[in-house]
Formats: sequence, C-alpha cells, structure tokens
Amino acid sequence: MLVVGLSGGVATGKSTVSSVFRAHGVPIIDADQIARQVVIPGTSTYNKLRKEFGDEYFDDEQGGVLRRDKLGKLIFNNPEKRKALNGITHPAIRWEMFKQFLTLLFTGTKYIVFDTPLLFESGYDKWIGTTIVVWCDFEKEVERMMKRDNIPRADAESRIHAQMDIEEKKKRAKIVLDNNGNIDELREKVKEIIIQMEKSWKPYIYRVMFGLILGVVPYYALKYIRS
Ligand SMILES: Nc1ncnc2c1ncn2[C@@H]1O[C@H](COP(=O)(O)OP(=O)(O)OP(=O)(O)O)[C@@H](O)[C@H]1O
Repeated sequence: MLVVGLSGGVATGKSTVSSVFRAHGVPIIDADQIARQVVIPGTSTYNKLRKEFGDEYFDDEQGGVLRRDKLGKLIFNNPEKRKALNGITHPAIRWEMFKQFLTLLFTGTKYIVFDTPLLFESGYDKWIGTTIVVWCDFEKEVERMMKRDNIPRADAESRIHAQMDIEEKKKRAKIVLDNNGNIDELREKVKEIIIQMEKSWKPYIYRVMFGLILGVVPYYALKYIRS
C-alpha cells in the first residue's frame, strides 16, 4: 500500500483536497479528526488533560467538552504547557493512527492519504512514499482563514507565522499543489493526481515487499527456533 502524506500551510486547502480524495473512494487517515476524537469526554486522554489543566478548560454546560480555543491560547506562548499537552495527546493520536493504518493495510486498499498539518514537523514524511503540499499566496491564506474562522487579520497572520515556513515544506514535498485558483481548479488538479497514482506501480512493489517480509521473517524465525 502506498501512503500519501498530505500537508500544507494553515487554511491553504488541505481539507478541501482531502474531501476530493474521499469522494473518489480513497481512504483518509485524518490527524485533526483523530486529535478531536481522542479528547472526547470519558477517554483516558481526556481524564489526563482535565487533571493537568483543570476544570476551567472544560465546558461542563456542554457535556464537559474541551475548550479548544481557550487551551489553544494558553499554549500559544507557553512552551511548557504546550509540551505537557503534546505529552498527553500525541501518544494517543499516534496509537489511533497506527490502528487505522493497520486496519487499512489488511483491507487491500491500493493507497491511502495521511492528512496531517504537521507532516514535516513530526518527521513522518521520511516514512511516507509520496508527499503532497498544498499552498497558496500569503494574502489568500490570510483572507480564507479570516473568512472561514471569522477572526481578525492579526490572529490569522500569527497562526500562519507559528507554523513551519511554507517554502520549506514545498522544498521537501514530492508534489506541490498550487491552490491560488478557484475550488473547481483545485478539484481538477487533485483528480489528475489520483489518475497518476492509479497508474503507479509503487503499491504493487510495496505489496510484494510486505508479502516477502510476512513470509520470509516467520520462516527464518521458525528455522532459528528449531535449530
Ligand atoms: N481554491 C479555493 N478558492 C476559494 N476558497 C478556497 C479554496 N480552497 C479552499 N478554500 C476555502 O478556504 C478555507 C480553508 O480551506 P481548508 O479548510 O480546506 O484548509 P485547511 O488547509 O484544511 O485548513 P486548516 O489548516 O485550518 O485545517 C475554506 O473555507 C475553504 O472552503
């Protein structure tokens, strides 16, 4: 199975790209969705967060849900608190991603898209067959974020500046997806990528390698145990 990493700047269009893949039946592992899933009230990650950050970060009138905005503001300029948050949430996110990956591995799907804003920051790009970076001009990025999130310009700009430079991500990507046009143009570009991936031999090569590992490793392990 070919794993395609999808990343880019904030509000550059990753979710839009992801939805086109999904509409074409490509399975997606969505890191943002998993990050929300692991902090649902009642999970062990939720309980650890509540203990670490205190009740003020949870909305008990809404079933105790995490106040993401409030926590986001706290960690924005507080590296220690950010470290504590990541220390609690990241292992749970990684574990959930691994479970979803394993499930998809055995369904025989040809390729999957791994949608994560922090693909390069986390270093996962090194383990991934192909990487796509979605980008658009700074001004467009700011405008789209302000409109979508209903936030002032200063907030949008500081969220962009808090991320790894988009030029660095573009340099490290295998496929650079320009989203300066309209949404229809973006959809057409994604369809083109899907056509190219359908033609790719990489998934078959990976399948043969995986099959060999599954067959050869137990064979030698048994041989070693019996000798
Ligand atoms: N080509 C486009 N033309 C106009 N608007 C667009 C285009 N592509 C995306 N948008 C809009 O820009 C906003 C941001 O797009 P999207 O949510 O897909 O970005 P994202 O990279 O997933 O964001 P985040 O980093 O916050 O997860 C959305 O409101 C989306 O509808």
